[in-house]
Amino acid sequence: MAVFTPVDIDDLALWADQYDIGKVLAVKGISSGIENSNFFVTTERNEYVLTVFEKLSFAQLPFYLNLMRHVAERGVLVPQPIANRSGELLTAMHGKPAALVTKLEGACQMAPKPRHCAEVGAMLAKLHLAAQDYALRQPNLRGLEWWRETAPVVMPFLPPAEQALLREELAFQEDYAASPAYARLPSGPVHADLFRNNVMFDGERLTGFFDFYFAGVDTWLFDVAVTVNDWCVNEPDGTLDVERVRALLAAYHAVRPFTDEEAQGWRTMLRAGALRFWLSRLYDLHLPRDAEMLTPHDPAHFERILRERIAQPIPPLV
Ligand SMILES: Nc1ncnc2c1ncn2[C@@H]1O[C@H](COP(=O)(O)OP(=O)(O)O)[C@@H](O)[C@H]1O
Ligand SMILES: N[C@@H](CCOP(=O)(O)O)C(=O)O
Repeated sequence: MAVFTPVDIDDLALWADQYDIGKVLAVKGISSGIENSNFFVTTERNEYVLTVFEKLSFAQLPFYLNLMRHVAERGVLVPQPIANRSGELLTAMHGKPAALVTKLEGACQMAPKPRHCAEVGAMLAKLHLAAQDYALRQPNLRGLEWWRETAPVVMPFLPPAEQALLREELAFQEDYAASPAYARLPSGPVHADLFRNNVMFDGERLTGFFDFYFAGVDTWLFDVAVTVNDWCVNEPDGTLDVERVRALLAAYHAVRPFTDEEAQGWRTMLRAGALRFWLSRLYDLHLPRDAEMLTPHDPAHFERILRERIAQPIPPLV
């Protein structure tokens, strides 16, 4: 649960005047995110989601909001950022950056079947293709550089076996990132956090990807790996469900065929995707921020996934 910056209906009455959205009837804090403060806002005309950004700055946010607008214009299903009467997508709430987007229909599919995974794979490939000519550039802020900075910060909290795993995996990923094979991987703006809780479904119909606030330029394969590690995982042990993996990858491949380099880097990238979320969950657990409501995510889940991807057979990319 997370609302770091409380917002009530009185705060919104004044703030909403700058938008052409009608009178605000209700506001409700959303408990499930962990990065930002989110609220459902009901007006006399429509339903929206207000996000108050807790870490990202006014300077960084145009990258995300314009990316959503860019891919939406190219047929990718994402929330539509709402501009205020001056045409600005980004405004201020309690001195922090804030944005209003349309509310997607449906609900998250937390127990996906292969057909849901196929929808996600196809839409992910469309996202990658649609974003490739996006003019703004920002690196993945949770990429290798952040792993390098964060590993020493969380290291003192870990028992020796986990310290060794973290050290060895980081070294392994450093080597791969410096290799010519890595340099040949196709890249562009990616979502970078496309978990089940960031996609809406209305029954079996995918209605949208949301929460683009970890997006950045990275390899497309990293995005696929992050997505597969969450959508296709068997919860208790971190193994991959082969049917779901095949459905997601085949649907992606049908829209944007994988390259030979990607096929060769697949296992390494699944490991990279696991490392990234193991690290961020360790950080959030051991160095928590104040929040009105907060449920930390379990780092052990991604430690298990990392160990699995290192040691066990994985379904091939193609
Ligand atoms: N555009 C949207 N449409 C519908 N629901 C949304 C939308 N954006 C966020 N939500 C809801 O808010 C919850 C938290 O949002 P999320 O972006 O994941 O938060 P955080 O950025 O803090 O991780 C989601 O699980 C979802 O229920
Ligand atoms: N998906 C990440 C956490 C990021 O939070 P989100 O609610 O924005 O997806 C994780 O599971 O660790």
